[in-house]
Amino acid sequence: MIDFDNVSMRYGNGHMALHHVDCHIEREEMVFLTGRSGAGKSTLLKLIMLMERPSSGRIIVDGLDLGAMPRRQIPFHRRKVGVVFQNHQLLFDRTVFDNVALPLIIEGHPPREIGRRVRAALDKVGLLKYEKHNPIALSGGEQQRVGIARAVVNKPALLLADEPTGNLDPELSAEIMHLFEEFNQVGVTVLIATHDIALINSMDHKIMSLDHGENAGGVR
Ligand SMILES: Nc1ncnc2c1ncn2[C@@H]1O[C@H](COP(=O)(O)OP(=O)(O)OP(=O)(O)O)[C@@H](O)[C@H]1O
Repeated sequence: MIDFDNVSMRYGNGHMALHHVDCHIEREEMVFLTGRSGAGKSTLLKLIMLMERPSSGRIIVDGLDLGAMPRRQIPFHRRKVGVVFQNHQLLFDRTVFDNVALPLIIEGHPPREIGRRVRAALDKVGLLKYEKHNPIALSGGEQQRVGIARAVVNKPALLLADEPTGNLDPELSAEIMHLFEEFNQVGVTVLIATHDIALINSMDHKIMSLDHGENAGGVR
């Protein structure tokens, strides 16, 4: 599903964030991406989303060479990729329903279908009863679940998460990780960047490590 072949990434200020990185993630696999702060985890995720372009090397996602992708194809590529952020980036002046509906509204789906799909996603993360609430009234763990519902509402083949449990206590973090496992079990490829070594060691998934922008040992 994801192949990085000798990928390097230099930001505009000259900083080399990734050096000759290789990465291979199979379809329907769940993988943790780990490494210290600044190791290049977010950069790797941004390259998959085409928020950044590599300085060199080749990236294939879902059979498509991102380097050869014309600009007009980028929105279609991004629809295949659901993204969960640490701070979940919810809109606090909209309801939970409206937050989750956003990707479907942008894609122009009819209102009835939006209602059906948003409620299915909220049901999956256990938050259907909060659809009319404002997310500000929810706990941190519940807000993160709204972020996950929004990431999966258009049924992406690939789910990326950047420190999704960074602000949560260990119990809530484990719950969120199990939720990702449930999506993985129904065929979604999942890649999660996290510092939380204790949590990922307690789960049985492949681990990819970066160290100062390079592939590091300890891959499981
Ligand atoms: N837009 C940018 N411009 C310049 N340098 C950047 C930019 N984004 C990240 N960097 C640098 O690239 C390196 C890798 O950053 P990145 O955010 O990918 O690491 P990370 O492993 O995700 O870190 P964290 O765990 O703290 O989020 C860091 O040294 C960072 O300062």
